Parts: sequence; C-alpha cells; structure tokens
Amino acid sequence: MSDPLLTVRDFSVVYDVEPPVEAVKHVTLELQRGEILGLAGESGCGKTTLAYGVQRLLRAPAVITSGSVVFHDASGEHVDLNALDVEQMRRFRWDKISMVFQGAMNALNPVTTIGAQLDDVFLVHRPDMSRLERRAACAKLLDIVAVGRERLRAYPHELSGGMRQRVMIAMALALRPQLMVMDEPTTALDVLVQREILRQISQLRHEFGFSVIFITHDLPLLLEISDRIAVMRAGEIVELAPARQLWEHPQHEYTRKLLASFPRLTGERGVLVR
Ligand SMILES: Nc1ncnc2c1ncn2[C@@H]1O[C@H](COP(=O)(O)OP(=O)(O)OP(=O)(O)O)[C@@H](O)[C@H]1O
Repeated sequence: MSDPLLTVRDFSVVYDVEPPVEAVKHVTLELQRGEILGLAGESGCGKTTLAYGVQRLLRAPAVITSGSVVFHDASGEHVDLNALDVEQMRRFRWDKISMVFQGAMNALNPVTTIGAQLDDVFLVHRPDMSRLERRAACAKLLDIVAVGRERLRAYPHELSGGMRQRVMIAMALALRPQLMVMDEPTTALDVLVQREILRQISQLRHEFGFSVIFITHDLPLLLEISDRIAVMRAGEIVELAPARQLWEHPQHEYTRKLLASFPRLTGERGVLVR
C-alpha cells in the first residue's frame, strides 16, 4: 500500500552561472514511509543537488526553477516545503529531516567528549528535557548505534572511523526524524565496516520507521541496501525501480551501462542486508 512521506513534482534546479547549469530537470518521485531510496548516477548528474534541493539546503547560485515538494508528516499534515519561510524550514529540518554527510565523522569536535556533543543536540532542540533525561537519551542512542554507552566520555580520537560515523548517525537519529538523507555516509570506511553500518541503518529504519534517501556512486552498495533505486543522468531520473528489478531487468540503456561498469556485479552478489 502506498504511504508516501515525500512527494516531489516537476522539481528543477538551475545553477545561475555563465552558462547556466540545469542540474536537476523536472524530477518527479514519491518517497514511501520507511523506504530506503538510493540515488545513483555518475559524478555531476545532480544527485546532491536534488537531495539538498528538496530540503531547501541550496544556496545561490542555485535557483529552484520549478516544482513542488510536499512532506506528509506523521501527524497527518501535508506540508508544502516551498511555502515555508527560512526560519520555519530550519526548524522543520531539524525536527523532521536529518542529514549525514560524507566524512561527517570528521566534523566531531576533537576537544569535546562525544557524550557532550550528543547532549548539545538535545540541549538546543529539546530545551524542556532535564539533564538526567538528556543523559539517559544520549546513553540510549550510543547503545542503539552499537557504540555503547560506556563511550559517552570518550573523545573522538579514541574511536575508530567507523565508530565516529556511528556517532554521527546517532546524532542524526537523536530527534527521531522521519527522513534521513545520507550523502556518501560510508565512503571513507573500509568495506566490512561499511556493510555493518548499512545493515544497522536498515534495521533502524524498520525499528523507527524513518525513510532514507541514500546517495552514492557505489551502485553495488545501493543494490544491497535500497528498496528502490533512482538512476539519474544529466539531471533527470531515467529509471526508478525496486533494487532487484533494476539489477535483474534494467530497462534503460544507461542503467545497463552503469551496471556493466561495476565488475563486482558480474561476480557473485553480496549478502542482501535488507
Ligand atoms: N555551485 C555550483 N555552481 C555551478 N554549478 C554547480 C554548482 N554545484 C554543482 N554544480 C553543477 O551541477 C551539476 C550537478 O552537481 P551535483 O553535485 O548535484 O552532482 P552529483 O551527482 O551529486 O555529483 P557528485 O557525485 O560528484 O557529488 C554538475 O554539473 C555540477 O558541476
């Protein structure tokens, strides 16, 4: 049954430079609640512009030239994101949508414990929580992402890259968003750690019911984690299909080309994490 979280219609973004770059062209898609949607396509095809654009995270020279983005809130309200002012959008983003950036683990403050950094998220966005409630919530978050509450007092340099990235995921989870946008979240990590983290993201979305937009160049990885995959080329979505269908019966010639460019895919397929 269809239960959309985000409806994107005829969405276009132009970088107003000379000559102008039509980075996203008339994209229409519906993201389902609890779904992991992979955005695939070669560098420069517009994945990041699309994912940032729907959250209105783009700055000049980017201009949204057409389209609408409607967020179907769990409360039953339908929010037209284009109609929100800057402050409303900022609050909305923190509460409902969170982001994990590539290399986010390096964004942790090196001189503050990870517990204190998690605590800050609640301090700023949930001012009504008591100190004890915040501490309990931070400990629970570290347990959820399998870093473990005993690391609350650890400094970032005392953790491995994979653990630091898990801490970033914990931060992104903190306010229980309905949508998580992940931009190459595991690219800097080795393959085994990557797999572990992906498996966990997949489990967590079942547990918490959030949707994920997952951006990466790594199509084999997307095939493992995504429910559906949107293949982008030159600003357009050329194919959008369930992961397995896309792999077994790619419809668009570009999808076939993209699949063929990953030798890993011609061998035995990795273990499905879904
Ligand atoms: N600030 C900018 N000014 C002008 N053009 C830009 C700007 N940012 C991005 N572009 C152009 O917009 C197009 C889409 O870029 P975008 O970063 O969205 O692609 P991408 O698929 O996410 O690429 P990558 O995987 O390399 O991050 C590209 O042609 C890029 O050169």
